Amino acid sequence: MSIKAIDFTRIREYETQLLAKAMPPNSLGRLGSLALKLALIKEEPLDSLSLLLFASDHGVVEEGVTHSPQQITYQQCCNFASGGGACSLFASLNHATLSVIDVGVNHSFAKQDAVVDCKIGYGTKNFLKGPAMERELCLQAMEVGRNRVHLAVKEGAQAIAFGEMGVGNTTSASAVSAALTNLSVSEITGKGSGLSDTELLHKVAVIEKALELHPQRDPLSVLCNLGGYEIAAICGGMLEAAEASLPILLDGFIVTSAALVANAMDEHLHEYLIPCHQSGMQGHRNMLESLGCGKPLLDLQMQLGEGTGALAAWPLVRLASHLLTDMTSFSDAQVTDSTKLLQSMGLA
Ligand SMILES: O=C(O)c1ccc[n+]([C@@H]2O[C@H](COP(=O)([O-])O)[C@@H](O)[C@H]2O)c1
Ligand SMILES: Cc1cc2nc[nH]c2cc1C
Repeated sequence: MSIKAIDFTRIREYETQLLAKAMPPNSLGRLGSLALKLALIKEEPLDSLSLLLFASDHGVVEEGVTHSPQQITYQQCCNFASGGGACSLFASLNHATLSVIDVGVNHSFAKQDAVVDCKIGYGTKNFLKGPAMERELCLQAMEVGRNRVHLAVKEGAQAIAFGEMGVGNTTSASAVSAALTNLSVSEITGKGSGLSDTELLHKVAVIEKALELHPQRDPLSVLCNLGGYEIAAICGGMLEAAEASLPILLDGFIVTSAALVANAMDEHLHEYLIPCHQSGMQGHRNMLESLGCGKPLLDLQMQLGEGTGALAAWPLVRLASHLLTDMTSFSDAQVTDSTKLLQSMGLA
């Protein structure tokens, strides 16, 4: 199946509907533009959001590209699933469903951890020593993403957000993004969890070496060679969501790298993305520009991941999605449309 291209000619019809609402033209600014974009994707008010958080470990951590010890990945998964993380708090306050899904964490979770078991592996391989994932396993991770989206939709999700947890995954995300865009590694590599300037230079050198070692540039090879199980699952999930014409709330740096892969697999993917926030992580702006999905809604200097940027923007997305359907027009509300009146008097 492929993604249906959005029919942008319909925007006129929605613009007319928005102009008829009982308010001065364009007075809701970017919220109005968001309403039009959402209507183009799906003409329905959005009330239920499902956040699918995929977790994995990364073999490249042995190159010293992060300060965080690897066990934080599994510890945080348990914390999120038991309601303790920022993502859990934001999801619960927003009445969004959060699923914490293990696709590649280097740990065996117990049943009582409440982490969904979709394990494909115990972390990727160090991509300086070979491909991060075998092709078959990478495809399996993409399929997990697809299946979880399918399930979320069956359970009533009207919009989907993706989150991630994975110590070292900013290195994979930068590598994947550099391989798929014409952006240089240093332009899209940041300090992640607090590297020094010298350590950042080392991280850049590791990624540059990996790009030389893995010269293939087709999206599946890039994903297998340089990506991660969570990035692959998000990529598959995004393709599934867009095929089902669902709006996808785009989170930060790592999730955006998965979107770059998905968009290279199907060029219409980006039409379904709602860029929720500008991550504080160096290079995210360039990645969003390269995707061509417009200006992000928020710029709060957040760089936590976990889907928190998408969850922070969800109330705005929900508001915008109700404008065309639920707000009264000038005629319904019996309010004089001053613009039309002035036009008819030849004054505007
Ligand atoms: O989403 C972002 O913009 C973002 C930016 C920087 C870091 N993170 C989070 O930080 C973790 C990876 O950081 P690092 O430095 O170990 O590569 C991973 O769990 C991500 O969720 C997330
Ligand atoms: C503590 C911690 C929490 C996180 N949440 C997402 N990535 C993270 C990385 C660390 C290190």
